[in-house]
Amino acid sequence: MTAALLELADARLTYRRGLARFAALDGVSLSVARGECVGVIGESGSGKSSLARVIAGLAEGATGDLRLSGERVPIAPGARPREHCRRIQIVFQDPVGSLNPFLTIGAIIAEGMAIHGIGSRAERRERVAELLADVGLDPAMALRRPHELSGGQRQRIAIARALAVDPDLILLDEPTSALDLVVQAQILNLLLALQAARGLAYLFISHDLDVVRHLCHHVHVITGGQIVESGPTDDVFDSPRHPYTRGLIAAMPGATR
Ligand SMILES: Nc1ncnc2c1ncn2[C@@H]1O[C@H](COP(=O)(O)OP(=O)(O)OP(=O)(O)O)[C@@H](O)[C@H]1O
Repeated sequence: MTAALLELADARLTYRRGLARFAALDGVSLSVARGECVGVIGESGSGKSSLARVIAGLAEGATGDLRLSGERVPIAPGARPREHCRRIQIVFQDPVGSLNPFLTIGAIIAEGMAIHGIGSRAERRERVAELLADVGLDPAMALRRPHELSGGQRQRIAIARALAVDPDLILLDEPTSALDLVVQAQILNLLLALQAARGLAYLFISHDLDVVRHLCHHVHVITGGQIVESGPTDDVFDSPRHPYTRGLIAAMPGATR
């Protein structure tokens, strides 16, 4: 049997709360196959972003076993080989805070390529123009800075930046929550098109159950830092087994259950 693209086992992350410690992730395990979209749903504070941060190697003090194509990946920030960092990219919810305001769009997109030694300077410039076109933006935008762009355009830049290093998996942490509905739909369609064109895998974290249902093949339901239900998306939405999942689905706008 071939190994899944990503396998995470028994991920734990605690934060200090006064003198006590609080478990943001309490033994989370999941896997993502190549080209698959896996959703993670749960209410605010359930541990979704903590999970993305652990997988991205951004969570100090996290423990667990993480594997990429069967190969062990260090979970601690700073311990991860560059190649593993390249293969797992992350797109955050807030397209303002996640882009360096002092750099041009071209420099933002090219930065990761330079870090990972991809192409010459001229090749990177050319690649930036291609990536901007791939995410539906004018290549001339490379000369502008983040504050000159709309929220949707910024999120397209964050996606282009992730794509620039040719990842296998993109962690999407509420990538459309800060956007209005029309722009949300455009970004989701873009993500779907990119996935089909490049065989990308996504771990899609969202409050928005409709979006998860539309996009994801598998879904995990998380509460209190633990996964309480997992399965093919339609099965989980059509016949939720855990009371927490039932409550979450019943609270969806337009839910009939
Ligand atoms: N840096 C931190 N220090 C202390 N506690 C934290 C920290 N970051 C997150 N937490 C706590 O850990 C828990 C999980 O947070 P997390 O951000 O993973 O939740 P979430 O499901 O992504 O929430 P949201 O949907 O609101 O983004 C929450 O109770 C949160 O208050």
